[in-house]
Amino acid sequence: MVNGTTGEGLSLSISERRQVAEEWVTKGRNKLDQVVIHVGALSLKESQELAKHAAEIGADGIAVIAPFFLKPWNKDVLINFLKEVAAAAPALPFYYYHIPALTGIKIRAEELLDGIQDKIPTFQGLKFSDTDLLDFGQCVDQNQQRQFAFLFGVDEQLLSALVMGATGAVGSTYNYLGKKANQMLEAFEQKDFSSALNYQFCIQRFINFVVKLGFGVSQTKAIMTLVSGIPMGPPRLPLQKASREFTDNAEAKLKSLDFLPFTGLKDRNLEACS
Ligand SMILES: CC(=O)N[C@H](C=O)[C@@H](O)[C@H](O)[C@H](O)CO
Ligand SMILES: CC(=O)C(=O)O
Repeated sequence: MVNGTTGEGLSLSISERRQVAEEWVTKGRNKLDQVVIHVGALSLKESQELAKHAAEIGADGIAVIAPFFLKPWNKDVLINFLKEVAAAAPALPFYYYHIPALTGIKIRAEELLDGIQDKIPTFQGLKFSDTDLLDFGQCVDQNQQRQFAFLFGVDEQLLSALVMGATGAVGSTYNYLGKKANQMLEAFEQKDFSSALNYQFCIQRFINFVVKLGFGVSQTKAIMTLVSGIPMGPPRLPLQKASREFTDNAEAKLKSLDFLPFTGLKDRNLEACS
């Protein structure tokens, strides 16, 4: 999922967003199962332009957050906005990106989904970045007849969402904790719930540690750089670069949890979980 929260999509210019989307689609060909472009914007026109562009370059889908400055105050208005964006790319699967803590739009996803396909025929699913598992569970429960994708976006709680019927996950920490998350998914699939819980706790130990230090998009990028060796570059204002102190602490924690390869700490490592 390109140009969302972690990619600072809303801080990029439209031409930058087009460029990043093109790169992902081109470089991802035959490597990635799906490239979904986030095309949400405050300007409906820009959002439509980006949706059209995503279709032209051969993306697999588009995602949209709620407009967050002049706000839709009820479900119908929000749907009307989303519908106009979706209509600009009528052949592309459409995902609503529900992230109320950042948009301030608290319209419950379960309500939004009620009858949404009548308005948005390309509606394909939801990226759900909220901790309200009642809302999430009801999205799944009320749409069992439809083949929607329910993608969960609170990485530290993914296991609970899997129990509720999540069909996938999209999150920032999978950029560097993907292996642990895959092990958890595998254990869940095998119905080995105690191992799955172990993996989730292990992921939580790391996230809990960095949350206490102050964790956001800048910090995520610093950790991505650290783990992958691929420089993510500094974040753009109003975000500020993560401090050296943060990165050092995060690195030490990753090592103690054995999340970094070749750290040679294995024997004296009490925290690590396998
Ligand atoms: C607000 C935010 O950035 N949410 C991300 C995805 O939506 C998550 O992946 C979190 O970064 C992650 O769950 C850590 O809290
Ligand atoms: C993590 C994610 O989905 C995002 O950055 O938007």
